[in-house]
Amino acid sequence: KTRTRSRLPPSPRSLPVIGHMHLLAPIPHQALHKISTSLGPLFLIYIGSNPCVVASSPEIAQQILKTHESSFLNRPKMANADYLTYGSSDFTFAPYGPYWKFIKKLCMTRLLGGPTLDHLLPVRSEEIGRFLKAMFEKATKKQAVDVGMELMKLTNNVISRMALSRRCCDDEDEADEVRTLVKEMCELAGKFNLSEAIWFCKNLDLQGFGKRLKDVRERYDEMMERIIREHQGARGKGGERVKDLLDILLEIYEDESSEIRLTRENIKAFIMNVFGAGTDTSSTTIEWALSELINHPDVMEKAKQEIDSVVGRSRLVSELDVPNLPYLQAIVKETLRLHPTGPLVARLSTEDTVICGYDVPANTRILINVWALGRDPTHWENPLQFWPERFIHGEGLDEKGRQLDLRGQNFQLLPFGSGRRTCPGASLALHLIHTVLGAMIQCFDWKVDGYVGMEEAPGLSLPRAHPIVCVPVARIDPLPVPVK
Ligand code: HEM
Repeated sequence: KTRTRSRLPPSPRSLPVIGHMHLLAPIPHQALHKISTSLGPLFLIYIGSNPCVVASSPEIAQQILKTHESSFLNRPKMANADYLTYGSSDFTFAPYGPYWKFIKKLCMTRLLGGPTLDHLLPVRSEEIGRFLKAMFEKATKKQAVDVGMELMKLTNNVISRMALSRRCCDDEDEADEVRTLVKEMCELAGKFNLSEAIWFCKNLDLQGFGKRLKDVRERYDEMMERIIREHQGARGKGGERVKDLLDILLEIYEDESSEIRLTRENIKAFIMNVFGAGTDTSSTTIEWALSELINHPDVMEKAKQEIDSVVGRSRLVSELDVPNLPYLQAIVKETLRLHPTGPLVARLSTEDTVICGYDVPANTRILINVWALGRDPTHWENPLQFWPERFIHGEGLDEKGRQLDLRGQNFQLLPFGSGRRTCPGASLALHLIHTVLGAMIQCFDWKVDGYVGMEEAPGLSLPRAHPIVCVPVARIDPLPVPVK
């Protein structure tokens, strides 16, 4: 017994019943990083009665996500998310198996793959045009804007139009209903449910989630059923409408020869994933990038010069320009290194595994602290400094002199996770982040008095503690951009 115990990863002193829950406040990835500085890069905590192994170095992340990948392909069950996603009928929480493989293939080939992203490019360009136009109006009236709020509206509109052909704008009641409902659901899904952490409370609803979950899922279900019926009706009539993600899902749903028949619950849960995983993550990344640029005027100036010389001032930067803008790419990589908007990647072990000499039993929760990997001093020089040049002539280049890629090959830089369960929305997110940030740099000067605070607030997608509120000053007029 003693020998078995001694092979478990080290663990801090715990409290009865709650285990190490008290150590995770206020911001879990920061608290876990602090523990790793004394216990080392692999340690074990108990979230109530649930064991959870935390990995905080690129080498250990590689062991888990690559060397022993097949033992860590599931996600831990979270009671609230499980209820909201119709019993994990979605993509994010689906257990690794035939259904997950089917939807992953669909994602890569049809739903979030290159051809669909190309087909929906005009939708993204139009929404970026609207956003810039709104910023230009603020600039003309010398009005201050809360940049984060505006970016959030933009990404919500992009995702909502790509998924459902609806905008999430304040003046369209139903579209706003989508945004409000999904926001409410994501907040509830991310809430920590004490009943599942403390084994003897598992049948109690300690925080009163039950009624709220039932109510919000019912409202979401009604709304989605209405939107599905409308889509089915519109498809029957033919016409000019651009095919959105729901149309593609309905085609597969109706395809009798499909290798797996999608259910309506699968469709509704997938749409929920796209909103939940795809909106705040992208807008918050752009917000972090802008705040770093405001605090580093030399970097902002270099970015402007690059865009002015490659794109000029007579047209807007577009997705197609990004391969020719290496400094802009370096800024986005440096932002995601320091501010990964999915700071903790959660997995569940499905079999007993040995990682770096320590036993990780089956059914252990795993957290990869992506936030800590990006700050590892053995891989990054002056890790806390925002310095995009490291991707131009520093340790951010690979042995062939290319910028390190963000798609999970380099374990010191894992903003989208790695391996089979890596983020399927990375291409969409990167298109959006580069183009929106590029256009914001090209079209406006963003000045604040003094320094922008860089503290994080608690929340799933690394929210900023301080909003960026400033008056944009126009450099070029984005108005010629066609906006319907
Ligand atoms: C900056 C933006 C984004 C970041 C930082 C991000 C990050 C992540 C991370 C870290 C994971 C876990 C990967 C792993 O376990 O290895 C993930 C999974 C996922 N992401 Fe993203 N993501 C972003 C944007 C998006 C977008 C735009 C979408 C969809 C439109 C999306 C959909 C998903 C889904 C469905 C999963 C679950 C995949 C699975 O379980 O197999 N994400 N994302």
